[in-house]
Amino acid sequence: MRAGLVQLTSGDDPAANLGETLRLVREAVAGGADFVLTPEVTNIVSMDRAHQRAVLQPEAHDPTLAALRNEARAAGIWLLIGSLAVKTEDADGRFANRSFLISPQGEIAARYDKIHMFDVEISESETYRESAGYRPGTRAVLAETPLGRIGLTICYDLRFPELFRRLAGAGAQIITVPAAFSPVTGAAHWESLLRARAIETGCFILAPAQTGQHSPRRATHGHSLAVAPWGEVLADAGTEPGVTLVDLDLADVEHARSRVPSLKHHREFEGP
Ligand SMILES: O=C(O)CNC(=O)[C@H](CS)NC(=O)CCC(=O)C(=O)O
Repeated sequence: MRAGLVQLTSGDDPAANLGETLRLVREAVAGGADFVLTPEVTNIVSMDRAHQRAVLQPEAHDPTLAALRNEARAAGIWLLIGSLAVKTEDADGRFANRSFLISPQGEIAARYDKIHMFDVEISESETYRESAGYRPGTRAVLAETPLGRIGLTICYDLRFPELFRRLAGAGAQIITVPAAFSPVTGAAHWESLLRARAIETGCFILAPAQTGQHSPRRATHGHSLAVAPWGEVLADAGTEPGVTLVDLDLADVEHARSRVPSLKHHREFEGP
């Protein structure tokens, strides 16, 4: 399997972001990818809730979702839309931060709402309160596909190893971590956490990322990463938007797990 990680600098205009996403998805397909992945909030990076409310759509009317479903069908590929910000029917007006796994027939094979909300004060000048805008999901999702069993997570979920452990225990071979990581925490933690999750789960980790300066007050870390089940970094996309191709052999999952069968050594225990 050849995966294509799409790295974007999405801005606040969903139509412009879609244009750039289509261009890079096509580049990945031209490079032979049969599984293409886009980052968290592919359709919009904006800190302005009123603007988001004005331009975002519910899933059923989202133009990015419709166009990318068509694209997956036309190209005959599997496509993870890392996430879209979509309107929900909640009375409080919060959006969902939702990943979509699209089949080569253009069908939605799986959807996953980000469970863990990034409500974090990194410094006085840099704070995030994701739960003010987004409604958290409540369910882990594992998709059975001809490419393999794929577990879906998003960004800050990366810091919750119990989610990854559950996905691996349920049979995941690949775990996706589309992201819009902050520059400060990205430099400190991104690669270490992704490699740790790969090693702990014996899964391939595919992490397509937002990168660069999205607006005067919002930047992201970039460095879309593919990590093998033994922990090696197979590809690092650096900080420019673009496509990174990587070949995966799922036999490496079994090989890593047979060398260190820690998943099989899980034990229940008493204590704090
Ligand atoms: O609000 C949006 O536009 C889309 N959502 C995000 O960008 C989210 C919430 S602000 N970012 C993260 O989860 C970064 C996590 C992170 O950086 C860490 O865990 O250190």
